[in-house]
Amino acid sequence: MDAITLTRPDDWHLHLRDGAALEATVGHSAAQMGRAIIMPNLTPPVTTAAQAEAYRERILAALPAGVALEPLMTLYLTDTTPPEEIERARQSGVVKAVKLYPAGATTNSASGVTDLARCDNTLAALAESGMPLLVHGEVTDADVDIFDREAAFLERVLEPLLKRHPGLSVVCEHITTAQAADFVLAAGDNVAATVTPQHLLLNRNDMLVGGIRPHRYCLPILKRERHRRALIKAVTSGSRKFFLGTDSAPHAQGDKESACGCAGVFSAPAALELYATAFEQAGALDRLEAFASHNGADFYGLARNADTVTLERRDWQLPESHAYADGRRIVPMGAGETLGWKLAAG
Ligand SMILES: NC(=O)N[C@@H](CC(=O)O)C(=O)O
Ligand SMILES: [Zn+2]
Ligand SMILES: [Zn+2]
Repeated sequence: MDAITLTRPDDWHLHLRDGAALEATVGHSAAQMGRAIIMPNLTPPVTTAAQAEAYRERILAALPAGVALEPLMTLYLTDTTPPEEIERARQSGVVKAVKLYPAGATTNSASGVTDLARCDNTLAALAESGMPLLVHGEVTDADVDIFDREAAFLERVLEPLLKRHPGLSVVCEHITTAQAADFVLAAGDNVAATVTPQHLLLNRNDMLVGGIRPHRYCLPILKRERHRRALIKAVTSGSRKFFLGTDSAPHAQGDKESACGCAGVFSAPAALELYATAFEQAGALDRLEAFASHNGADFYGLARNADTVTLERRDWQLPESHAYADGRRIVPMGAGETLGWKLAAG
């Protein structure tokens, strides 16, 4: 097979940032994706429908000429988000989901939720609205090891949450463990998950053996090989609960190559090629289209994209870095490596 043509994919978990960083990153996603769920963890975060509408306008204004990307906006849930804001978000027509960051769990999560019990009325309104809750599923308790934080979240937070709000749709974002894959598979149709390219292609040795590789550091952190295999099994299983969400999370090169480096992998420039590599390694290229282009739209109740993209089989080398904000550079996932699939020019 020398080429595969698929329905144009969507990215159901994407960080574009703002200002100059937004201008530097949005074109990479637009070249590949039809739509993207835009993460709200700006500083300050996007907590109201009005802020989401304004951010959407900035994204559209930052798009390079000749490419399109439909931003699907999200609200950042806080301890004090009122139920009325959920209704305003739904009525806006541009907000498609609400994002839960446990306070302190990840980049720009300081304004996140400290105790979900405080959000019960708002979560009831969310369940009523039909919009999903997108969760960064890690506990932040100091006594829980960083490699165990996702599994602990499932038991301590998510299971009780779904019991309290059985009508709530939940997307477990960027899942990294066998426990999370099993949890999603066993849950009702209201629970789904996104999976990143790094968690399908890399394990924690790839980050830590033979030298520390800061560009592979993200949250939730890369796990053991058995978890990577469980994720591959889940996304190639034929289950419609798993879909593409790159979690492409740009940080300037100097902020990653630092004594206290930021979490986040910038995968947008070659996202589809990276996923294709993972699916091909698993002997499941025929399952790529459902994961990348069907399952997410179906879960969100949106039409699948009408146009297609083509991946061609040819070796090409990923750039060492790309231009980023303020004259700085950004290092993409797989920098300098050779991939065997390339998205054909649109
Ligand atoms: N994934 C990451 O490591 N970082 C993300 C935040 C997030 O998705 O948790 C970021 O905004 O940089
Ligand atoms: Zn996250
Ligand atoms: Zn993210």
